[in-house]
Amino acid sequence: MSQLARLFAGELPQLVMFDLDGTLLDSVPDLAAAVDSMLAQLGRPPADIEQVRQWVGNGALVLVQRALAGKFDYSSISAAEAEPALQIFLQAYAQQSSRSHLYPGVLDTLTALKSKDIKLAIITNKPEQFLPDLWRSHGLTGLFDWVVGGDTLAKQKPDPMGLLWVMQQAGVTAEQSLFVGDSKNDIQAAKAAQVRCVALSYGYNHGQPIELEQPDLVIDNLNQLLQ
Ligand SMILES: O=C(O)COP(=O)(O)O
Ligand SMILES: [Mg+2]
Repeated sequence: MSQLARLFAGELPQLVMFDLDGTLLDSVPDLAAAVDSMLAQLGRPPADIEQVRQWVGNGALVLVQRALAGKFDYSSISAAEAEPALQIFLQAYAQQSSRSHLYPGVLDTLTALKSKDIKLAIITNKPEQFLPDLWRSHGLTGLFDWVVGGDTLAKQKPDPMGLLWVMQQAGVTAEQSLFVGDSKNDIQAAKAAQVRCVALSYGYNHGQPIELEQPDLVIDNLNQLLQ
């Protein structure tokens, strides 16, 4: 029995929802390049890519606030104060894409799930505007039945709103659904929606082991789901 079937007591879920950054796509090199471009335009020194890896996960605005604060705790930088820098960052990120890549096992697993008639969705905190280009660059066009970006609905993860919205669109229950992510924001959103959750160990969880959030399963490669 596959890990996935084991999680669902011998059946398969009807809907699998995925996080994007750090789960399917290693996007930190491009995000860090855009952060550095923004900082340079503001006359500031570059950020360390390892720091940026820890800052990713709460969407573009918080990433920019953390970069301006130079640390994880961004309480010293208001959203209004960060707004001009956010616009610079968004423009810079739109020009980066060459350094991001899908993690091993991603495309095969998504295709295999799709071939089993399982509905697929993305719920990311990344702004929606970047998604169509990413699908095109990485061969993901047409794979997802629903896509929710960080600015698609009123609230982003760790709020469960995106998961609840997709389940409603799909006409499935939480019991028939799975969420796959890499950070505490994902696990907390899944738990709040009462959806089972699988975590990838390699992603961006603000520098902490994802086991601390107690997901239902931790895997090192997406293809372990179907093994
Ligand atoms: O853009 C982010 O901060 C993270 O995006 P994610 O929700 O796909 O991990
Ligand atoms: Mg993520």
